[in-house]
Amino acid sequence: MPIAARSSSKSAPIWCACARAFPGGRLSSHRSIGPAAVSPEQAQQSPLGAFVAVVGPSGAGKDTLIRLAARHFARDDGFHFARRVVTRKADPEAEDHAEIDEAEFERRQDARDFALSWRAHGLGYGLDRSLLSRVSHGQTVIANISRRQIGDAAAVFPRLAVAHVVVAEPLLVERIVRRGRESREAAVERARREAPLELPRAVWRVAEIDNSGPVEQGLGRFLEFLEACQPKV
Ligand SMILES: Nc1ncnc2c1ncn2[C@@H]1O[C@H](COP(=O)(O)OP(=O)(O)O)[C@@H](O)[C@H]1O
Ligand SMILES: O=P(O)(O)OC[C@H]1O[C@H](OP(=O)(O)OP(=O)(O)O)[C@H](O)[C@@H]1O
Repeated sequence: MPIAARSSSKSAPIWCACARAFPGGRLSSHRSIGPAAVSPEQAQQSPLGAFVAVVGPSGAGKDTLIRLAARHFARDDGFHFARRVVTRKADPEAEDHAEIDEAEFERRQDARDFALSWRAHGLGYGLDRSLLSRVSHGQTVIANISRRQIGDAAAVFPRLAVAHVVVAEPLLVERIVRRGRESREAAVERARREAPLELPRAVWRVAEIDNSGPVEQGLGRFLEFLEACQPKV
């Protein structure tokens, strides 16, 4: 599949440094919460990598964009695409995650093996601690996480960027059904799951990636954002 259909609007980058994004503006629907772990200015100066949280409703295209971006940046050591641990049967067609059972998930949570872990849709999800050291060595780490985990991610990763993938709502259920992992009933349930996007003040960069159109369009915007999330150190 041809990949890099770049956004044509070079003069108007799709990402915003958070300090400029609040209040008001195109991201005014996002609420800023909690104390800042690291100010945007500090994060800008710190010789660290970054963590890019890819969030959005089920079916928006998070895993698709991540998979295509991973292919695009396959030879670029500056980027690392995290492999999640999930208590769901492995399915490389959908997402290349590591499958574990409930008992092992709990054991790893208790052992503090995860940098981040959460529950949703009756499943457990985790991101390995080793990602912390990748970030501290300057890599940009990308992962699909829950919208409800952004606050925790900001506490764990000093330089946090958020890519919010959205699509026109009627498309969500159809895309989830076409993916073939859930029944239509479960797809409706998934698409209905509400999770307000609450952004901590410390968020370094944020972008809304509209994936309602052809995937090349959404991918172009996502790649542009990821490039903007490479710390210049
Ligand atoms: N721009 C797009 N146009 C059409 N179908 C898409 C697009 N992006 C993703 N899809 C399809 O939609 C389904 C859901 O995508 P997926 O990446 O699994 O979403 P998410 O990870 O956000 O739940 C998949 O079958 C995928 O192939
Ligand atoms: O709190 P939310 O923002 O609603 O997200 C809940 C969970 O659903 C997604 O994973 P999953 O792979 O199960 O679903 P998806 O790929 O269909 O989004 C997402 O990565 C979270 O782990």
